[in-house]
Amino acid sequence: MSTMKIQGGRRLHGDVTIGGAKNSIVALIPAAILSDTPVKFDMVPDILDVHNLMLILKAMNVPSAFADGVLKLDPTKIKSGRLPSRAIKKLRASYYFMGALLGRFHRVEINFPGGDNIGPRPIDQHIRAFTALGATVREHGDQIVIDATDHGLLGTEIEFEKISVGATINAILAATRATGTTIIRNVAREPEIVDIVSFLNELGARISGAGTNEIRIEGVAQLAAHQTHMVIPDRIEAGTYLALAAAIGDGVQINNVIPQHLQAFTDKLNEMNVALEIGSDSIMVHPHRQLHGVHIKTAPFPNFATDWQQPITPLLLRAQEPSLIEDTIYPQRKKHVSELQKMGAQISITPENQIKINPTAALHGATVSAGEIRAGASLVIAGLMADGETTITNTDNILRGYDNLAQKLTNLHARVQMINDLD
Ligand SMILES: CC(=O)N[C@H]1[C@@H](OP(=O)(O)OP(=O)(O)OC[C@H]2O[C@@H](n3ccc(=O)[nH]c3=O)[C@H](O)[C@@H]2O)O[C@H](CO)[C@@H](O)[C@@H]1O
Ligand SMILES: C=C(OP(=O)(O)O)C(=O)O
Repeated sequence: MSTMKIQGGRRLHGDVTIGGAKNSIVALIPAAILSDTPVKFDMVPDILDVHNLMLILKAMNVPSAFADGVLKLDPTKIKSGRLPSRAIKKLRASYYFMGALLGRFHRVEINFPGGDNIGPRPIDQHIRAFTALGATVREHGDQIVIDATDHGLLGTEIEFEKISVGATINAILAATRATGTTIIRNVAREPEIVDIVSFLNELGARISGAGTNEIRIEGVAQLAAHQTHMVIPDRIEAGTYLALAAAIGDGVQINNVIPQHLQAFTDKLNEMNVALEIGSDSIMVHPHRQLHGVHIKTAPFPNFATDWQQPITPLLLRAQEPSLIEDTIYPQRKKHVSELQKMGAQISITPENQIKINPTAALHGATVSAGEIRAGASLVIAGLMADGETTITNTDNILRGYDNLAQKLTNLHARVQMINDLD
């Protein structure tokens, strides 16, 4: 586990370029094993989730190489076999190998995934989709066996009871090479889902409706890559730097963004009175003005993402009035609250289970722990705002999804240092 040390209280300025989206690439890599040819991705973020997925690929006899944002992988000699449980447990998205291996081999035996500790994260909707496509699902302790070897996967109609990013993608992965047509209703509409579907269609899949609440998949027998797929920019990383820039920036330009993907976030910043200049693929954040408190309610795309609620929290401390956050996706996602309190933040949880953020004149450095990725991002911003030194432990949780974090902050003239502890 690594540790980050931050000397706070310095105003930041300059440019930052956003990397490829974590929540796209972590699904694109498993999706790539559906291809009968080698696959190449560009704009791949250098994050721990990618490195752990590469370890899982290796165990399947899928060699991969990653340099300068380009990831190449070759699934032509893929073997189904035992997957490394340690790597599987390091990230949530290892569950996409369920849909992908089921699509490729009609059978998968895998551990339950890991990922952020943000409250209960059931996978009943994923299982519902696999079962509807004709698989049987059995659980043995921490192992799940999904099997459709008797009759293969057959196109069907699925209606999710709950909107789920992961279940939508897993259903698509399983149905892409199934026999016949699958229609999936009440699906998630996140931009990362559109990215996965674009990639699969580039391979020859026949999927329509991504970005709406109904997806239609005509199963195909084979898939082959003919071009490099560019990963979309990470809207959550972009939101994190927007919040940081609004809180302590003296003019920060954020490059490589799709402003449409950020609209729920920039709408909130506008409501707060943050001065933004939104270009076609960049956003300039002008220096700090008097900010207003806001009420934020997280919900599926196109609404305010749950993954943004913790990164925006330190900025809300700067507002003149109290703010409230209600997370309808992960109501227990509050690992940052106790840590921010250690830094002097006037933040609490209301009896209605909302997070109340009161105006806080100053934060001070402290030793705090990154309980999960976005709680950690929130602490990085708070540490940069605080007077004195902040030590953030467990920063591997942050590095799961933030590309070149220390370098990007240093380029903005922050004083940060990553210390790699030997575990
Ligand atoms: C790798 C990845 O893309 N992770 C993202 C994905 O996680 P993930 O795909 O795990 O999240 P979901 O969209 O599935 O979860 C949304 C809600 O549905 C519930 N649920 C989900 C599946 C299921 O079978 N049953 C069920 O009840 C969850 O507990 C949660 O309350 O979307 C979340 C919500 O935008 C983000 O916070 C994560 O960053
Ligand atoms: C919750 C998140 O990630 P994961 O689903 O990969 O745990 C996140 O990216 O905020």
